Amino acid sequence: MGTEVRVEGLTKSFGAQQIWQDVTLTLPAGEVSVLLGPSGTGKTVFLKSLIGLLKPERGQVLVDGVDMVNSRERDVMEARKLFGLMFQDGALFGSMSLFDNIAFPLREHTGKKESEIRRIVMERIDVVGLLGAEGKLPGEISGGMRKRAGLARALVLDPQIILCDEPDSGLDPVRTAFLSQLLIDLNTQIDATMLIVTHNLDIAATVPDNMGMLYRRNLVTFGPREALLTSEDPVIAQFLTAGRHGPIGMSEEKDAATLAAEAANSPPGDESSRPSLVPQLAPSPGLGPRAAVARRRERVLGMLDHLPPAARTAIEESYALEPTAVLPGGTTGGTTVGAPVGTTDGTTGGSTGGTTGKGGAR
Ligand SMILES: Nc1ncnc2c1ncn2[C@@H]1O[C@H](COP(=O)(O)OP(=O)(O)OP(=O)(O)O)[C@@H](O)[C@H]1O
Repeated sequence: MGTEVRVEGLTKSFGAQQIWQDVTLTLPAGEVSVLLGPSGTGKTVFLKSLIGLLKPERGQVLVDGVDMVNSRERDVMEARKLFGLMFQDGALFGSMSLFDNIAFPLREHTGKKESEIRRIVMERIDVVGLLGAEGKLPGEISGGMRKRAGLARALVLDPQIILCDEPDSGLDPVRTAFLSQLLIDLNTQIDATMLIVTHNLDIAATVPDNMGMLYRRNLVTFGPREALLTSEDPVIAQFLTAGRHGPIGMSEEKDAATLAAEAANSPPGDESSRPSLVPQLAPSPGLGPRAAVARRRERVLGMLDHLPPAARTAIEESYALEPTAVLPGGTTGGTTVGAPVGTTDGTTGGSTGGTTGKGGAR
């Protein structure tokens, strides 16, 4: 099973520019999480901070007993081997064949024989559907194929944690749908903890177990997918409906006067364009169930009391709970127990079931 990643009070600046502050969340072991956020809110900086490539000024990132921010560089380097990284552009070496690109981490970081490297590389190439293309150069294949090659390379060291930075960028909707299925299938096959940064609302609606959003230098929310997809927080609602009406502006956040004028003059965003709470993608036939599903069910049912009513109802419906069923923690399904803590970020107070930190659902 994948490794949990616990982020506590993380704060990062570049000079006078604060990127985000006091970010606290837990990526539950073996589950898939998505991080959303307007451009420039520091999602890539966050991924780089998780693996210790960037050093936040405050906070911790705990991975298998190592603090990726504050531990000795030797320990950070060792813990980094638990990660597989897929960057936006695939980050492939242009002069190397796909085979050599994918073999690169094995040749760099292991003493494996070439025959063993070939076996592993061809297995991963098969998983991402690139058999037959292994001899091609990155410049000779499509953007979608390059992304899948990047994913295959992220997999060769058997990562327990996979970080994907905008895996869908530049892909058409059909390729994006295939990619979504591939991510779920991968999670089924290797049970790794996954964090996907994306702007794509179809991926957000169908792939993750958990979702979070960065905005205005803060983590607006992080928790079960149902919490974000049903959220009435204006920032989240605007992002999910891809509307111009709301706090998010073209370059910076809109000021109060602009917001007031807009509220007076323009209609609200079209709620019907918000991704509906469709069921999460299931693994492809023949792969069996995702191990994360049962673990997540237990975890999420244990935190129901701390979620807003809409999220709670959505979770109960998705698990088809009997109204009188007794849930972990002794609460009763189908009734709203405990008022949601209506923070401005739309998350809730308290924290249970493997999530940590402020905001409860984080
Ligand atoms: N090494 C660096 N030095 C200085 N500033 C940086 C560095 N890396 C990133 N930044 C700044 O941090 C901010 C956040 O960048 P980041 O790439 O993480 O945003 P993002 O949310 O991933 O954006 P997008 O969705 O457009 O990819 C930007 O203003 C960027 O210029």
